[in-house]
Amino acid sequence: MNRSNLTVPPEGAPVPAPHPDAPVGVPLGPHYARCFGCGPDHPTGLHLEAVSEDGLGVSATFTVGDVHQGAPGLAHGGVLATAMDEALGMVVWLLRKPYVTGRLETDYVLPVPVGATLYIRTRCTGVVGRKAYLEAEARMDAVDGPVAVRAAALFVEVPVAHFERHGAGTSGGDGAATSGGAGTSGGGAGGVASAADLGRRVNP
Ligand SMILES: CCCCCCCC(=O)SCCNC(=O)CCNC(=O)[C@H](O)C(C)(C)COP(=O)(O)OP(=O)(O)OC[C@H]1O[C@@H](n2cnc3c(N)ncnc32)[C@H](O)[C@@H]1OP(=O)(O)O
Repeated sequence: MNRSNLTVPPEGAPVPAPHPDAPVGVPLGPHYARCFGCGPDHPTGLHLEAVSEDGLGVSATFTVGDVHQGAPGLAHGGVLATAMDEALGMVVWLLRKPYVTGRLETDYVLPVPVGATLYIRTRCTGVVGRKAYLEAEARMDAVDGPVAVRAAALFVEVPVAHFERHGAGTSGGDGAATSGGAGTSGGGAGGVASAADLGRRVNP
């Protein structure tokens, strides 16, 4: 794909071994029920569903709905970038540390119509200090379908306090109930309703 060197790990950067607690071969479930990317309670969200492949790579699906259009009948490019960001975020969950997207680069290869299902595969290509390098590819309508979107990203590790300091209305008790996650999806990413939940999830 076309990308800057900011999302390419430096030569020799190690790819981490899967975390001993990282789930393998199971659905990850939503990390937050209201998440625009994966939350089942979000009315117009992407409802992306992800599975951990080997503890470091994730496969995910996203079906483009009527509410995701940009041009008539076609997925909005920002929505597609969100789907890639979400799937990449699932990978860093497997590292069991809190990360946020610092940089996201996207190549739009094919127009994606409403009703299409994207089969997204993501993987970590290296970690250096707080920086995790990631790649993703989305294929249309089948795991071996044509490539529709490619992405590369740099995620930056942050303290849990990042979410406490910057998040609004995420202190729990506001109806932001979790669903899915570790308890209901086979030990996946784990649902969170607050920054404190997130801290417990990544560092139980
Ligand atoms: C709970 C899970 C939800 C998952 C949902 C999907 C993921 C998301 O969408 S997260 C939401 C979107 N992202 C954000 O809101 C992040 C907003 N940005 C920030 O908070 C900060 O800029 C942050 C944390 C990325 C970096 O700030 P800070 O902690 O001060 O670190 P900083 O020292 O600037 O950078 C650390 C390293 O990363 C590098 N870096 C940071 N940002 C970038 C960038 N955009 N491009 C390239 N490199 C970068 C820096 O150069 C530095 O490198 P080095 O260590 O070699 O000097």
